[in-house]
Amino acid sequence: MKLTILCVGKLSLPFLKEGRDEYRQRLKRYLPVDEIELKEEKRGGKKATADFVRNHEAEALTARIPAGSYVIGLDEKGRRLSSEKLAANLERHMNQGTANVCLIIGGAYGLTEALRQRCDSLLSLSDMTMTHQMARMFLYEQLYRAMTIIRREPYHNS
Ligand SMILES: C[S@@+](CC[C@H](N)C(=O)[O-])C[C@H]1O[C@@H](n2cnc3c(N)ncnc32)[C@H](O)[C@@H]1O
Repeated sequence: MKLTILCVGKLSLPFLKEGRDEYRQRLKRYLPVDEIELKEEKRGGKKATADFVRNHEAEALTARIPAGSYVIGLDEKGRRLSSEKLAANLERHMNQGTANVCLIIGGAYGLTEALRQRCDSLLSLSDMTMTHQMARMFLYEQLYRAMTIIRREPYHNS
């Protein structure tokens, strides 16, 4: 199985980029990881309301979902899972032969309702709102943690 992290915007904050790089490298020891970063829609022009930006980014994200993926949208109103449950879900996909799990992180204005509907499930990392850059780093750490749980390695000490 492969993972695709599909997201909007670059990691501009060095401490988050460093964290992402660290956990992405660790995660890649277990399975292939592809990261697709789309350009952030600018809010400069008259037409560029929050809805305009959200809709454009959602269309661009939807177009880049790899065919045949199981799609998980990252959304603060999504389902809260323990790390063990996330690991169990990923393990089930690995055992079922799912070719790709695509995890989508929205831009500054989040996902549209249409994109939420397109997702097979919605995952919340917390009830609190994070920046998309923070959500990306936290997601990588949780995916890495999930792999160590699946392999019964000592990183997840519980
Ligand atoms: C700044 S947030 C968008 C907030 C926006 N008001 C909304 O309603 O989604 C940018 C992106 O980061 C991710 N994100 C932020 N906080 C999250 C959380 N607690 N759980 C899961 N994803 C989160 C989501 O993918 C979200 O689309």
